[in-house]
Amino acid sequence: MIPAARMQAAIELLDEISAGKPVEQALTGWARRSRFAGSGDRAAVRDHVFEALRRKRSFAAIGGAATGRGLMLGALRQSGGDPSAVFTGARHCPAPLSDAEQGGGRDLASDAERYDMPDWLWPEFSASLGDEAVASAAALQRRAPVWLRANLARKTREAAVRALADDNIKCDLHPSVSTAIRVLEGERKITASTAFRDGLVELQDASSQAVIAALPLQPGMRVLDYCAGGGGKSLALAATRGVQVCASDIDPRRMRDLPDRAARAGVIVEVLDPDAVAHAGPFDLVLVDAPCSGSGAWRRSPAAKWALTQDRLDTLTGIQADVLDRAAALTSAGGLLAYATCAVLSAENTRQVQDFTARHTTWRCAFEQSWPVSDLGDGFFTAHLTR
Ligand SMILES: C[S@@+](CC[C@H](N)C(=O)[O-])C[C@H]1O[C@@H](n2cnc3c(N)ncnc32)[C@H](O)[C@@H]1O
Repeated sequence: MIPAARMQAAIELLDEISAGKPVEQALTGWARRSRFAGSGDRAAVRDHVFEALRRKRSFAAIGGAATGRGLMLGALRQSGGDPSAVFTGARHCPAPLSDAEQGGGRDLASDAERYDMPDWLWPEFSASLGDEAVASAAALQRRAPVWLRANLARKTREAAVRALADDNIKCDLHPSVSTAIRVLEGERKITASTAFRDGLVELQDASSQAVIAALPLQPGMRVLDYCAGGGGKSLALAATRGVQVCASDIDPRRMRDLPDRAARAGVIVEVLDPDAVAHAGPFDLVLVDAPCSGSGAWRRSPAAKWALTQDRLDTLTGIQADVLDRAAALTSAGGLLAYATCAVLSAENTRQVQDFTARHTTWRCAFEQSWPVSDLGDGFFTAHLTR
């Protein structure tokens, strides 16, 4: 496909997405219908769609409309590209620009627009991140780096990097998270690589790894990953020598790949269904990787940035409080309750912890850390609660 045809495909997909189709479903449907598209075409179309979703608000203003055409036009104008070289009307390419499209578009009018945030959210986002707000919002406009976790249950981080290099995957190391490896070249080869298939590495954001690194894990500890989802954190916990890990989730289907992933990683994770977990405590450590806005990871799932509403945020903070209360009841008397979110909003983080310690006066917050959105990882928050 020529570049303009890839843009036309992105235009059609963006229109499907704005009509309500989930992003991945739209992309998969297009790939199935487009047998002529090679892997390079699919990757390029995906990149166009994701960039336009990350920067939807500013591209719509610059391009003059929030339609697929308006967003691609905004993207071209923003990057200094020549729209007339793309909107040619040639076969499979975008139709020529109308007079209204040529004369449309305007300069960005506010910080919320400049940093691609919904108006209602920008004050809360800015207040939550303070000095880091602009840098974090700008980082959310860019593509996320790909991070791997070296699975120390198999090999060292250096051995994993060498194995990746053998498959032409070029990496460097995170400066402060001792398991994290950043992929610089060859990211599309990861899942087929020997290092991945032999369990030397797992895909996991660096801040997510930092949350696990901050835990005071000791041999012999019994640990529960209470919101295990796909099990990324369960696997990281289980890679710590001598730690016994149970995983649970309100939706057990999310954990269906966990046994295979644990086998590949050479670790043991006991999967508990939601009924069993209530009787499986107490645990020395309970990790609550809570359902959240995902605002620290919006560059990976940009549609979520535009879908969040104040009502949805209120619902989420209610669920977080409920999950924390349930998890506290499963934590042993001298144990640790660790709370984490891939969110950057105070309502889900520090305020959630303050509300918890106000509801449970025997508990206190022993440790708290947050990570802004940056080239070194997603936005994350964690707090350690003890009584
Ligand atoms: C942020 S995701 C977890 C991601 C996962 N820990 C990882 O590292 O891949 C939050 C998870 O919490 C689960 N969840 C939501 N409400 C819950 C509840 N009341 N009890 C337990 N899990 C819940 C969701 O099903 C979802 O899988």
